[in-house]
Amino acid sequence: MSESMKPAPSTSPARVRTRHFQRAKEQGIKITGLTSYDMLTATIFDEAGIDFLLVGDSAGNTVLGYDTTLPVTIDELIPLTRAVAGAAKRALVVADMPFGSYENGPEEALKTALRFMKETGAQAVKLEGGERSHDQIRRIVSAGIPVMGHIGFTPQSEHGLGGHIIQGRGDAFDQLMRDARAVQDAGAFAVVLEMVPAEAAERVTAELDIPTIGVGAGPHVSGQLLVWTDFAGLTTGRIPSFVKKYADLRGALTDAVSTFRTEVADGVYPGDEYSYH
Ligand SMILES: Nc1nc(=O)c2c([nH]1)NC[C@@H]1CN(c3ccc(C(=O)N[C@@H](CCC(=O)O)C(=O)O)cc3)CN21
Ligand SMILES: CC(C)C(=O)C(=O)O
Ligand SMILES: [Mg+2]
Repeated sequence: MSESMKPAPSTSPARVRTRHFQRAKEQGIKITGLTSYDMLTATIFDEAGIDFLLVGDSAGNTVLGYDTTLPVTIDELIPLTRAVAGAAKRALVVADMPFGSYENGPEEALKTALRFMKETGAQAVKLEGGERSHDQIRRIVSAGIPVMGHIGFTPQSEHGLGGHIIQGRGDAFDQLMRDARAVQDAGAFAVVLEMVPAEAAERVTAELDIPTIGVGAGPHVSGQLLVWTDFAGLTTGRIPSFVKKYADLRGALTDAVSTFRTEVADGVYPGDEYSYH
């Protein structure tokens, strides 16, 4: 097809890129993201039109069974990220850099980002921290790798923060804004705001040029992100109060499993139609 015959740029690109994040904010089109840790969910979310898939270190909680994200390693995330990046045709895939893989400085951060880019097929990386991560973000961006920032509640520093505590409230708003500006100044293409008051997230979104992605940050942000096992009702135990459960996959699977178990016990499965002759 010749250049002149190509269709006009549509609002829904064939492949989401970082410039579409910027355009979405400018045009007031909301960005959607979900975490994904495997090929099957990646295909479902991608085909449903989710704009970006984050292979989060929340895999520590949702896949690997840890209590926190702190033990998660690069080597654990690489195969999951490769599975998601291999499956996503349209969505932009973001690799979450785990605790201990970038805090040591810009060179360590770049080394980690390069591993994710070379070994997984992800199109961007994410790391936690505002002012404290400015130099790391700048170094990675300078190598041509898009970075998504992450400020507000940063789970990798939950012990330093003293628990799952809302950030940017009252006097802490100034620090949140400084962190947001630092992430933008360092060259990030977007920033996640986790567990901040809706009013604070609205002010940060208005102040920044780059889009903000809320996780428990109210509606006045450029896009929304949720941990997929939470939004689909698969996670055990307590889920954060900002999560809306859009399905009951745990209930559906539990019903399926118990029917299977009963049918096997009763000799109902496999009947003739599920047997070879
Ligand atoms: N499954 C899952 N969902 C997440 O959203 C998530 C993870 N894992 N792992 C990494 C971080 C940790 N996050 C969390 C974890 C717990 C709360 C939480 O319990 N929040 C309470 C308020 C504070 C408290 O009582 O501890 C809430 O009711 O929202 C919030 C965010 C967000 N991320
Ligand atoms: C909760 C999001 C922002 C995250 O970092 C993750 O899933 O690891
Ligand atoms: Mg994370």
